[in-house]
Amino acid sequence: MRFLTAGESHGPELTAIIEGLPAGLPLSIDDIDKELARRQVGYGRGGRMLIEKDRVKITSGLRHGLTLGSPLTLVIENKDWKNWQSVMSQTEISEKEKKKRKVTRPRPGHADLVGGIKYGHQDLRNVLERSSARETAMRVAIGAVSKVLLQALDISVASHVLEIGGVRATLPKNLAMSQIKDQSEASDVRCLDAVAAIKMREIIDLAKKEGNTVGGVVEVVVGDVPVGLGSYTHWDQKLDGKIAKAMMSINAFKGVEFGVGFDAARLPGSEVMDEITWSDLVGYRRESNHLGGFEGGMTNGMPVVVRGVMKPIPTLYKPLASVDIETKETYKASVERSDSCAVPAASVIAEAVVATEIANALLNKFDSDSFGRLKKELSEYREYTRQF
Ligand SMILES: Cc1cc2nc3c(=O)[nH]c(=O)nc-3n(C[C@H](O)[C@H](O)[C@H](O)COP(=O)(O)O)c2cc1C
Ligand SMILES: C=C(O[C@@H]1CC(C(=O)O)=C[C@@H](OP(=O)(O)O)[C@H]1O)C(=O)O
Repeated sequence: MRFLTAGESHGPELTAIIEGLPAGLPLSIDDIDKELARRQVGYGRGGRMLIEKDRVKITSGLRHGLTLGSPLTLVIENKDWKNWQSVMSQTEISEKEKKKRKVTRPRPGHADLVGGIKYGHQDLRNVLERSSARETAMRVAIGAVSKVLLQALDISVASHVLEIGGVRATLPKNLAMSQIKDQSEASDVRCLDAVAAIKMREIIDLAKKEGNTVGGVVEVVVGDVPVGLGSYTHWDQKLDGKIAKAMMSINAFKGVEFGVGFDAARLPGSEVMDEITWSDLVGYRRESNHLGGFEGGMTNGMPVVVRGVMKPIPTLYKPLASVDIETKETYKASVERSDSCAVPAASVIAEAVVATEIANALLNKFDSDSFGRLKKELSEYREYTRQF
């Protein structure tokens, strides 16, 4: 399975084409819309989310509720486009108008300056429109299709927020998948620790009041993953590597870790490796999951546990210094609207990109033409691994 996404933040719409989905997978627009809605809610977002009401339109690859095996095309309208039609006009506009609308002041922490230098854009809007995290709406739509596939194969995906602005959740070990799902959904910061959630909201409010922004840490957990997705045989087949890349591709993500992650540097080996046990009923298993479900770039049958750190939103109401690319004068940026924290939304996006990589690994390993055959092959393979 592969996909492309296209679309500018304030253009008419976002588009994606997914190629390589199996035929016969039951899929509905509601499956995707409910994931899009999850990405839109979350404490700390700015004015744009009040304008957008993300809904998907499927224009190819689906018939009578089943995928056809042909490319699936997804479209999400940008409601805000109507307010930007002249700014985003595809046809030539007068020099006077162009000058008036030109963005020449790069925002620190954004793609603006480097993108302008790299592509030779004197109007930095030509960079910021595509570098915007608006694109992540489509990544969630693709993740929603992937989640439908995973769910139909009894693989579940959930996510939650571990930390915002230095406030950390204190959580019991070995949380059940259903707990993560239910409790994160019930919280507008997607945090399972109700006390920390209150402090997180306070820290977001404080940052907002001070014209500042905050980042945080999100965690994705995938349960009932079969053994042996990905491969140790070649560097680019390692599934943890593919997931790390997907996580790092989310706007503002600065780091990724699996299982104990960076703590592995400080812990003795006996607290990092997961001892192997065997029983007649389940076959091989681990009593712990310090390695987050991966050995040798392959899933080992334990839940995949991956975390990503998001930097604070770069656009601040308390302006940062930058340089106008036309006049070379120093200025302090003025901001019209921005999110002050998008960590809860990022947790939903992280869930989507991880689901996409796991779905892709399954499609690489098993029959990817027909969903029925894929399901049968996976079931036989699960039995094989149990009996190994
Ligand atoms: C869901 C989400 C919403 C975001 N909202 C904003 C925003 O409102 N303002 C902003 O300056 N950056 C926002 N960002 C972050 C920028 O898109 C990102 O920092 C920028 O494109 C530069 O990319 P980099 O941080 O990956 O280097 C958001 C990111 C995500 C994931
Ligand atoms: C549109 C989305 O996020 C946007 C991501 C974003 C950025 O610079 O990344 C800036 C903001 O957009 P605007 O500049 O139009 O206010 C966010 O609202 C979205 O998540 O759907």
